Amino acid sequence: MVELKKSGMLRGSLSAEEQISLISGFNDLKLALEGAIFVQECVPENLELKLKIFADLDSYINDSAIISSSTSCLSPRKMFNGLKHVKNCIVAHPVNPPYYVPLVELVPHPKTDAVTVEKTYSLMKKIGQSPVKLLKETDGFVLNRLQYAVVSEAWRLVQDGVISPRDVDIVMSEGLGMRYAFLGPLETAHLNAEGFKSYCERYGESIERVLATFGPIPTFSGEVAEKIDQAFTEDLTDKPNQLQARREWRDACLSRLAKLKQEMKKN
Ligand SMILES: NC(=O)C1=CN([C@@H]2O[C@H](COP(=O)(O)OP(=O)(O)OC[C@H]3O[C@@H](n4cnc5c(N)ncnc54)[C@H](O)[C@@H]3O)[C@@H](O)[C@H]2O)C=CC1
Ligand SMILES: O=C(O)[C@@H](O)C(=O)[C@H](O)[C@@H](O)CO
Repeated sequence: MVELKKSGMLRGSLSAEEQISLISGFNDLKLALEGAIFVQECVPENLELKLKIFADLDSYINDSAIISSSTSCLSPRKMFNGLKHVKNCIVAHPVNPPYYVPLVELVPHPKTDAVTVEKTYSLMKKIGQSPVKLLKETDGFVLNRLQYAVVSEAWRLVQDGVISPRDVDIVMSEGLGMRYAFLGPLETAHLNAEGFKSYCERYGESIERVLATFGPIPTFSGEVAEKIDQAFTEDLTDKPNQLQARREWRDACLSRLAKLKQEMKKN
């Protein structure tokens, strides 16, 4: 709870009994679980480690508590299969940095109770997050499938010498990202024509033609990775802690965008 408060994840107010226990170490497990109704696991993306944590939680947790994993894309089936409390288990995948980006993907195990999904959904809303419900698991869930589609095409465009790493990022930040900060890709398309069906009539053939040119899955290493890394490092080398400074600038932007989005929701 304290760690979550410090991280700013608890935007909303939780009543005393709605304790969230952030489990990141075995030593406080039993204490942290007393009376806990919701446990958010946040250990590194390592299936073996998570399985150990869930096995321990499964033996301590009370029957009404929810066990939730922050995993980016590990399968709920692989993580929760065989647990006594599997019906109380769910993935609640946050987005970096979670204290400014409110999306949380709720991904059930096939045996997750509907009540578990609804309780997790309402708790996430209560603490100011924006949860979405996946109706079934898929590798990478939704955020990372969309993110990796964009990252892989950005990689290919740089690899094929079409555009520089910095300019492909400007295409997103000064182009698509301006709209995607407020509208998703489907509603953006819907508004770009006289509705989504009209968009398909107008642009469907072109979209299919362009998609047919998409290259193979890149191997994320080697000289292209080097070129991209260099592009985002070159003009910051004289700045100490340049990555952290850039993250702080990112967070300042996200904080102001979050405020603007809140204001726009009121209009
Ligand atoms: N970092 C991010 O932006 C995001 C991370 N995630 C997911 O959240 C989970 C955690 O990721 P990060 O916060 O980046 O990891 P991290 O490495 O920054 O933090 C992991 C936490 O687990 C603790 N820990 C490490 N080994 C442990 C062990 N053997 N037993 C108990 N606790 C241990 C560490 O002390 C630390 O507090 C991963 O599953 C990741 O995929 C999901 C979305 C975004
Ligand atoms: O913000 C993100 O991208 C996260 O939600 C993640 O899932 C991971 O950090 C991911 O990007 C790494 O694959």
